[in-house]
Amino acid sequence: MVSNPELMIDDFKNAGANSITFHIEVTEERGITQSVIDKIKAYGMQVAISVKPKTPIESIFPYVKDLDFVLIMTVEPGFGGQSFMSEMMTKVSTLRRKYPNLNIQVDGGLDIKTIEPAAAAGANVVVAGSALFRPDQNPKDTIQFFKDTINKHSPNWK
Ligand SMILES: O=C(CO)[C@H](O)[C@H](O)COP(=O)(O)O
Repeated sequence: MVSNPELMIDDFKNAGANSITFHIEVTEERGITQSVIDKIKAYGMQVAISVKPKTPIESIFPYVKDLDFVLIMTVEPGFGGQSFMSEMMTKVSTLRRKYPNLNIQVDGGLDIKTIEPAAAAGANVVVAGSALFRPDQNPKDTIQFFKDTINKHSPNWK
């Protein structure tokens, strides 16, 4: 998470990034959320907003029409290895009901157990660290399990 994403768009573009996700908490308080979205899009990159656990999901509704995906944090941002916050699934299901075709990403504590409630709530994109870097599991199998679980709940995903 960065505090001033608007200052880094050029650097990321020049470095070859094709998408930028920023936290709404740091732009909304300064009234620059829409202008950050617009600048990222003007550079031809995909754009997403990330929502911290304590931030109401309603805060992003005005911007969803301009986003390529939404990232629901299922831990407090900061580091890997934290426990999945199942109560965040209310946000995911609220978004999924309101936006049936939106890419909804979840990040934090996703593994072969927590993927089930996440996918059932409507998440279709997963950020995972710890679950993939384990000595007792093949990351390919874990990724396939994530995909199968998402497809089980969203068979008609485009
Ligand atoms: O960076 C994070 C939080 O800021 C992520 O949650 C992390 O990259 C994913 O790791 P894990 O699967 O171990 O929860």
